[in-house]
Amino acid sequence: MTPEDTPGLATTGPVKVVGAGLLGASVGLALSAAGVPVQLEDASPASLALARDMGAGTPATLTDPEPVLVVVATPPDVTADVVLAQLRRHPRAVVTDVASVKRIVVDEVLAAGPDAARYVGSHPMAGRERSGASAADADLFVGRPWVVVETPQSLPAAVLAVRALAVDLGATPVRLGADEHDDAVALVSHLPQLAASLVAARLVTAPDGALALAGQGLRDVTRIAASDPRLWASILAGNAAPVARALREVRGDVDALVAALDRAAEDGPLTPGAMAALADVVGAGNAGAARIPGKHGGAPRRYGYVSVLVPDAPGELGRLFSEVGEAGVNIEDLQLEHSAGARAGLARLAVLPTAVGPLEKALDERGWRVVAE
Ligand SMILES: NC(=O)c1ccc[n+]([C@@H]2O[C@H](COP(=O)([O-])OP(=O)(O)OC[C@H]3O[C@@H](n4cnc5c(N)ncnc54)[C@H](O)[C@@H]3O)[C@@H](O)[C@H]2O)c1
Ligand SMILES: O=C(O)C(=O)C[C@]1(C(=O)O)C=C[C@@H](O)C=C1
Repeated sequence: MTPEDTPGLATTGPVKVVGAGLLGASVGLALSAAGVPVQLEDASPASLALARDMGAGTPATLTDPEPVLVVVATPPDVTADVVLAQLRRHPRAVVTDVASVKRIVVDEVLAAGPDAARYVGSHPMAGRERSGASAADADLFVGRPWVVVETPQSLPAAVLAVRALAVDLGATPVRLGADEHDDAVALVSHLPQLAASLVAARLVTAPDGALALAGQGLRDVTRIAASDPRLWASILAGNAAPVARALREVRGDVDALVAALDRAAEDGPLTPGAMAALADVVGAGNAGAARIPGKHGGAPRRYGYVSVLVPDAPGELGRLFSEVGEAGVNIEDLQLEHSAGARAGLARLAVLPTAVGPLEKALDERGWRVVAE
């Protein structure tokens, strides 16, 4: 985002961001790029310096002008305490947090008394499997839902300020209660994280020969297995009951699946009932996945993708990058897939959706082998 892209933000600032990691620095980058002054604070001096160097804002000082809005982007287990400290330190500021769980934070803040009127909880449904400011992105929130959790005490002006922040960063505010939010994310965020972690954990002792066969399916299912264990322990423990409920339901499905597989293993694959039980599980997955917005015909996804075969030779990847540049296309993100023993790798380039067609044509003309997505 640049100031020209974002005329007339409703958020005027100064905005203070406490916790200058992935989320905090992404907020800081987007606001700073739009000309809003951002004050940064972090318990770790190194994380603070990194966020500053990335352009997410300037470290807060005692002589700073009072912030109009404080965004707390610390791990969930410390979030309520940090919110309360910021409410006390800035007696006129609206304070929000972006923690992935809401009930535990809201309850602790409400218990603190009248200051809670200036607090509104929130949770941008945007992130990634890497932590820290070095993974931050000013466009992280563009096109994403941003849950806004007002409490019975929240001032209307405070709710408006948090909704405005979400809109200013390109997100869509979604009003939910704390419990509704926690139940929903148990299913759409916390369960997927555990599924990825559980599948990836099976690979720890897998033979090298098996791992060499890994294809895109395994990579798709395990991307978020790279997430930060400390952060996720705090998220999962903070939403324990809804996550346990969701996992129990999965356990029921897994038990039925194992029973069908045991029957097929003992009595042969065509034993009565086994085939239907297995197909039902995959079919139910088809039906569930088809309901994910953006995946199968819902809202547009953020980037389009162009996959290109890259010969396994020195300089080839560099040549690809410079020819993409010559075609006038910016690479927004990149995945490289390389199978052991293969003489070519697959580069999956994330680009703006409008650039996909022209880039495929330009690369094709230059002799690259473009692979259908
Ligand atoms: N990672 C995601 O995909 C994602 C997405 C949406 C929301 N969230 C939520 O955003 C929050 C931040 O997550 P993140 O991914 O940016 O984590 P992160 O580890 O990248 O950043 C957290 C930062 O908070 C700092 N910090 C920790 N305790 C502090 C304290 N007491 N005072 C000041 N600073 C402190 C850390 O030093 C670190 O720099 C979490 O509550 C998380 O649940 C994360
Ligand atoms: O895309 C990812 O890497 C994420 O996991 C982001 C994700 C999610 O589950 O959607 C993870 C946790 C957050 O609280 C919000 C967003």
